[in-house]
Amino acid sequence: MPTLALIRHGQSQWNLENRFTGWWDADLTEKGEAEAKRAGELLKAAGFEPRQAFSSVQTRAIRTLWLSLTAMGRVWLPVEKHWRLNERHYGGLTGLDKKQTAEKHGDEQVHIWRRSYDVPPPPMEAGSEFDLSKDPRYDGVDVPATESLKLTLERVLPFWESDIAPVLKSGTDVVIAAHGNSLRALVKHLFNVPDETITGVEIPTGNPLLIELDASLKPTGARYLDEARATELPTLP
Ligand SMILES: O=C(O)[C@H](O)COP(=O)(O)O
Repeated sequence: MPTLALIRHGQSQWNLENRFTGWWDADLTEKGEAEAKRAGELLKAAGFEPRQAFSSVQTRAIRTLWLSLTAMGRVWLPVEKHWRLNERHYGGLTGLDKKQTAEKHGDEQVHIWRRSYDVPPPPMEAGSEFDLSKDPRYDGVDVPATESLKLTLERVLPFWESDIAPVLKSGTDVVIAAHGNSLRALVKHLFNVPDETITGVEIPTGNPLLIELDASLKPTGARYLDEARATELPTLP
């Protein structure tokens, strides 16, 4: 039966600065690089031997994957990068300080923007310095102006179905390096988490989540490899 490892990228510069990041291409900090390396060491120690890797097209996830694979001695793995694994687009909040935004709009509103299932943050304004629609990596992509977790799941799923699920169904173990919210979306789908409770699911940076799947890709077991930094997992479906 296949095993899937999900790795949220290590700490980014904007995680450190507590800024809404989304599609902005913040790089890893030194701490983030160390987390990524440690993720690979933990996966190796767990005896995990993936044959295929996936990441978003964002630098922090790509470098997390690379540093983890280096630690695992598996930089030779085939890697597929796709924008559909990108972080949820944070719209008009991109670049803002999370604490200052809570002081301005209230904790409750900011919690809704950050954790509700279907309320997107306000859209990014045209001409914003954080607009990435002209970035060459998004040629031919309709870059969103904002995304809720629901919209994120709706664009992650087609890629899961077309490119990742068939690999797992062939019995191949897979590692995915992506982001807090694109991975929350995937966890919601895999564990069949109700809309109301996905708000409570948090994915720590650089802590590999190892998920055992059955032949129909239903999780039969799941654990974080760094137990000291584990968060609560949804119940098995
Ligand atoms: O995009 C971001 O700012 C972070 O990667 C995730 O942010 P969140 O914790 O507000 O979902």
